[in-house]
Amino acid sequence: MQPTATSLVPHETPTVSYDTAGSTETARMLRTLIGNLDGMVYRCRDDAEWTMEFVSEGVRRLTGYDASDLLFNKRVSYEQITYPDDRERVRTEMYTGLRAQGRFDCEYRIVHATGEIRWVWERGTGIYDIHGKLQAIEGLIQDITVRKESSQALREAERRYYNLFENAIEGIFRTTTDGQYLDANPALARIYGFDSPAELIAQLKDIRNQLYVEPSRREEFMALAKSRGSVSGFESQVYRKSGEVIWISENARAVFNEGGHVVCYEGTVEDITERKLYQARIEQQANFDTLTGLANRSLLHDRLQQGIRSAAAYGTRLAVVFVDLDRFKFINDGLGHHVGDELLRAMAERLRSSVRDGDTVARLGGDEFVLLINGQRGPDAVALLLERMLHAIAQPWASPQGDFNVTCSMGVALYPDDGASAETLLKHADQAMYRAKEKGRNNFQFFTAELNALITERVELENKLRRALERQQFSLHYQPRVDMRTRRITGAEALIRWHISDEEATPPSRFIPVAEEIGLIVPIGKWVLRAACAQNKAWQDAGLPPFVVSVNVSVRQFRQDNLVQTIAEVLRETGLEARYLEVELTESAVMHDADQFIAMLGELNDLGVQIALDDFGTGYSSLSYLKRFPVDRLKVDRSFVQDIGHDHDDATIVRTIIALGHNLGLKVVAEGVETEQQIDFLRANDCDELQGYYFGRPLPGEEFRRAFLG
Ligand SMILES: Nc1nc2c(ncn2[C@@H]2O[C@@H]3COP(=O)(O)O[C@H]4[C@@H](O)[C@H](n5cnc6c(=O)[nH]c(N)nc65)O[C@@H]4COP(=O)(O)O[C@H]3[C@H]2O)c(=O)[nH]1
Repeated sequence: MQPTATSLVPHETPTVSYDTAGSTETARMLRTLIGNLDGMVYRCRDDAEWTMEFVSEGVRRLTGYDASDLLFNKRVSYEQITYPDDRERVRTEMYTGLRAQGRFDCEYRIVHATGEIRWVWERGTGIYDIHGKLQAIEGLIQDITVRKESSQALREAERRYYNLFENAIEGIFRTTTDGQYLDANPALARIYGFDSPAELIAQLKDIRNQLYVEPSRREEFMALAKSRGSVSGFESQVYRKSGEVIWISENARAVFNEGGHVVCYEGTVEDITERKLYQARIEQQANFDTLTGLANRSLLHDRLQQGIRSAAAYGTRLAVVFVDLDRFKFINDGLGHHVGDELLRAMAERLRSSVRDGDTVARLGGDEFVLLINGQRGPDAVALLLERMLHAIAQPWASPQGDFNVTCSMGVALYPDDGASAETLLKHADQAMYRAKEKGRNNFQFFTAELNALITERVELENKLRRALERQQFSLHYQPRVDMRTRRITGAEALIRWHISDEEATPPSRFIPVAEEIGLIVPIGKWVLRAACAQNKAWQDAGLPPFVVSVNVSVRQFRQDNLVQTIAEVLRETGLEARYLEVELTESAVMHDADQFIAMLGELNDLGVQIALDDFGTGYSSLSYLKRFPVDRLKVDRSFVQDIGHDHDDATIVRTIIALGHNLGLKVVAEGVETEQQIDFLRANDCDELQGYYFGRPLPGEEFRRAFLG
């Protein structure tokens, strides 16, 4: 390339002056200096080849060529050594510099004799003749490859980090200690709802008060960062630019200066709102009842444990209240589950609004609720609260089907008075609630020592009853039933006796209801049937005149057992003819489920078994049903017979029952006959059969045979 033909006039022409006496010494000194310089000193022509007229010893280290190779372009010219892509730029920069101030600086690449590319820095000055015409260029060229590469690496690293900063999904920040942003990346701006980092930095001037929903989080954050040096997973609620509240998690560290003072904080921010919402949903599902939003069993348990701990620590009382809606099943079954659900929601709300914030209202399922009332001073305070609740629940509830009056029964157990553990308190509150139900509903009962004694006794009874069959503690007594006119035995009622120990037998009124409740009546009833049939067959086999044996059958036996099949089986096993067995069912039980009983009684009748309605007069028989029941006998309840001599009403009832029975073609038996007077009345009113102490008390089989069958 040809040099541009220009007249380059320097602003300042360098001059060297030295005294002639020291000229030799100075020249030597200069040579030494030049020879030891890190780089190459040169003088070249302003031509297309940059023809070198002088090069210092450094030429070899710089270019890999000897001076003799380069001087006057012997082997290679400096233009050739210059990296081809940089040649034009070098020339331009040199001339620009020379034109402006007579010297230039530039950086470019050369091709080393080994073929390696090296970065060099060159500073040169133009040498001019007296007319200001550029004669030559003199200067220094140094290898700057190492510096160049490291600054390039630095730039590359900077570029990479900048990319990371710019493109990170997490927000990245640097803030001052007094809460202003120094840097923010686009992700942070996005998380906080700003259009750009610049907007965020400009608008968010006070992190403490503008960002955190709870400004004190900023102090907590700074305290942690200062004391530990860093903070991780620091979760807070913050405002976005729009005012929307989100959850963030911050990881950050304090940046200290050499004096150990915090100069700024830097860190990352993650938007964890989704995760928080999900967690909250999961927590809600795990701890709250979906229908009513009240605490569920698991949360109740936690709160109860907590309540006990706190009551123990502060010496206060904690009331555990079991609440059960009265006759909820009636509404739920009668009006449908949808209405039942609405009712539960409404009652849950009434309960919730009757207690304070610190108290707990939980739903255990169905219509069972539990309240935990903290810090009560004693039973009186609890009683006042429960009075209010009874009142609140009893308010009419309006549903599309009309207004309902719902009531509830509640049982209370107090910590520490009635129990120290969650289980005991819940159990005792439940037992007290049952007591409230027994007492006629719509009331509350406190757990008491007497209740505890009753319950303990009942539990013991249950346990013994469960073992009574296998221990063969049951026996049957028989009471005769006689014909009014002939006074001859027409039947015998089998009555169960339980001998827990050698003492007197436990009366059936004490254990039959328990056996019914816990389902034991089914196996016990089967045993009675079998024993009574076997006994009757044995008497017949012994040649005694045949008669009917009556067995009491509980409704639970009908519901839980296939009774007709059981009876058929027992008759087959014992060989007793069906007509010598009579089943006694109480009037109230049959009428309660009349439709269901019609079919079942029909089957029994088909089997040939006789049927008696026991305790007649105490229930409310529907005449239309009575007509359809295939019943053989009505047994007038003992309570009416007792007073027929002096109670006019009872006498009328007995007369009416006898007339009713006869009208329906049934036999009527009077129970509990004890006096001649009663017999006279019953005879006068045409009663068919009699049973009672007057004729004989219930006796064990053998004694019965001796006393009545001869
Ligand atoms: N004061 C008085 N009482 C009299 C007189 N005559 C009979 N009694 C009693 O009246 C009860 C008659 O039985 P129930 O009404 O079926 O009433 C029975 C019956 O409902 C039930 N029960 C007895 N045995 C069984 C059984 O094997 N299965 C079932 N499910 N219940 C039974 O227990 C109830 C009570 O039975 P018990 O205590 O044996 O009482 C018997 C009998 O001893 C009398 O002149 N005066």
